[in-house]
Amino acid sequence: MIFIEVRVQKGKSQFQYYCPRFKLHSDDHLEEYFNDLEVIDLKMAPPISTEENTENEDLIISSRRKKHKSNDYLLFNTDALKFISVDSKCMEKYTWLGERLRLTFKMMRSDSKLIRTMLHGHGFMQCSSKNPNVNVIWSGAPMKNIRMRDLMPWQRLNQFPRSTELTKKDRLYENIERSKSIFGTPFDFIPEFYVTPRENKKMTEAFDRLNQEIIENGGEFCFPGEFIVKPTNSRQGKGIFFANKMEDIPTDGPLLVSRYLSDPLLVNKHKFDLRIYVAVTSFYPLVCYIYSEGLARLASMPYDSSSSSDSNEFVHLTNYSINKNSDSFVRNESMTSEDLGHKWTLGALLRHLDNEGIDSKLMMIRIEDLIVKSLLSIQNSVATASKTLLKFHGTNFELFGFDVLVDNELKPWLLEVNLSPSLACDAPLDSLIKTRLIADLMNLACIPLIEKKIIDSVSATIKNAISNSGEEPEDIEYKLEMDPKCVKTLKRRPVGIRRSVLNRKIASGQTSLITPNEQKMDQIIRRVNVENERKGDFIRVFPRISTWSLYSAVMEDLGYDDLDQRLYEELFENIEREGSMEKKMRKNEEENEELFHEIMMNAKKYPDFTKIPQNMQEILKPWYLEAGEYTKKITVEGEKYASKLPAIRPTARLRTKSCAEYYEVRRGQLIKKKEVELAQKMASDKENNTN
Ligand SMILES: Nc1ncnc2c1ncn2[C@@H]1O[C@H](COP(=O)(O)OP(=O)(O)OP(=O)(O)O)[C@@H](O)[C@H]1O
Repeated sequence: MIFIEVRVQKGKSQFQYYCPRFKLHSDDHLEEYFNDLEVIDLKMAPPISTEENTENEDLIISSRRKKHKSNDYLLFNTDALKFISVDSKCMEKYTWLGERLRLTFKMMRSDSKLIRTMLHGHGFMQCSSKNPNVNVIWSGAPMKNIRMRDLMPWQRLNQFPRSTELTKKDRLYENIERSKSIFGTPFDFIPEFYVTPRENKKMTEAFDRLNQEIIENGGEFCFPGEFIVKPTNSRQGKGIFFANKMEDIPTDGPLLVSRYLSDPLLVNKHKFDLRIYVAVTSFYPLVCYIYSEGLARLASMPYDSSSSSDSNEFVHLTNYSINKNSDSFVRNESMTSEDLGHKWTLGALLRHLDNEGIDSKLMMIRIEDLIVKSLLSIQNSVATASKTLLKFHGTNFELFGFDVLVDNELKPWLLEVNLSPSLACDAPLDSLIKTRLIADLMNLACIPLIEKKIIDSVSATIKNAISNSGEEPEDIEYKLEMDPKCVKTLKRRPVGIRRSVLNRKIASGQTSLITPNEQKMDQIIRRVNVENERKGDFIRVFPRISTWSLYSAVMEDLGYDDLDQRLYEELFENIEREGSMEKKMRKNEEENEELFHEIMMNAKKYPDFTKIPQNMQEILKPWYLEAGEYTKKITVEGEKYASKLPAIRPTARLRTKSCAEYYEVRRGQLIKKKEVELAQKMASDKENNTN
């Protein structure tokens, strides 16, 4: 039992509440309990014995308490960042729970200030990258599969095994091409491409054919080139060039050579591309979300497909990292304008298109479609790897940055998918969008509230139970689940769990770690429902109403469990049955599904919603209405926004002992390395001198 003394303010008067039997739950930014009252101070207090008080406070707490299923997980809030740089009492209401439960995180090959600030702002401590018992692992580069094997049910990692199938340019294109060869035109949303050196022969033939066609038609090569060439592993526009002939391209690669889309949609005569943020919380069944806020990146010079000059890159490439070097680049330094300079918000761009008479909501539905299909194209690979590597459902989540180019006929094309998209906050709009994005992402990740000492104690027992189960990791796979009772105990009682009892139960097999599939399905459904309550500005695009009827024909049969279909039925069957949708869909299922994919791919024939056949309009209406979320303004007139991330105050920056030790050792290693290098240099100088 925890006793807390709370001082709150309502209007001008301050009250002091003593809250006996106040339970530490996660949804506790305390406003949850005191609704319209502002909590100005709280501290641990001795129990109060007067009966009068006890009754009063109990009444207040219970009458105001909202029942949240998601309250076993930490709730992130961007407001926490307002106070991080000042040593204020306000800060405590965001950090106290994390600090009390001694939550920790570690960064692997990433030094994202935003992630660190957000986690520090919620009471997390950073620990050494070697520490295995950590709550959140944030990695900025592909993680080794082996590291994922040991993830415990309360740990969260921002990556799925083999998601590089999506984020390496050549693998992405090859995966989508493979799906296209199975399912046909529904996957026609990447430009024609070749990967060197594997496909040099095929590419030579394509160039020859192209040459022939151009000669026969008496035409010219398109400017700046028929093909755009990118190193498969590079980022930020590095190493990109244009090519018309095979001789222009080094054949030793690895390079991705793709058809240049020479007719892009323009905004104020400038080419642009869209950065869409996508969160995946499960690949099998697929559960994915698109953030309703995103960025539009404009080229810094007007688009001209005939001119040839040194500034080609500022005309034809839209990367911020390239265009910021152009003399014409205008930074959006404004705190309130969403469409100033060469970086706009997604909403500002869509509103601009709406004003030009373009149906931006239908365009966004097409973008959602290409995102879902890209994820489906790697579902099998990720599911197979996860089956072998991940012991528990829900430990992994991932944020992808999809780069999309829209052509003049309003058809979106996928250019690439970024692993760990840039979270740098160079402009006020970056800070505004990305802090909200990361808070909502962390909420979707559902970080359980469990005390550190329980984790330390139970981890070893669970690991033993797994290794003593006598099964190969492949066989343990999905069957390995925490017993719901065990999870419940851990989640519901973050403070004061009787570890000895739990350990004895797990070790003796009374609390089994292996559960039947029904329980696993229950767990998946529960998690999706919890995510739904915590998704903030994310829009769940799969599964959602009608997705099973429209996408099942382009989904590979994964051969076991049918989790996608079962999840869909659990979530939507009743709604479909009640509405008229089901009848409409079921009547001509195959025709509808074909028509849907044709509409998604053929923007020229179906430029706006009114051109779509009536029955399909009805089916897509809920999606269309939801797409209105993308166009909303994110800034409020007259409100002030922080222009950059706050500095983390010293106490919030505290690291765990293991982290301090780790950095100490590292520093020692670096000094030693420098000494050795210096000695080697001096030795070689001496040798040169004697020679
Ligand atoms: N096929 C294409 N047709 C037309 N323009 C393209 C094409 N491919 C890429 N571009 C342009 O080149 C830019 C860079 O391409 P891409 O995003 O694939 O490279 P990158 O170096 O990985 O960039 P980043 O990682 O910074 O997003 C795009 O933003 C787009 O403007």
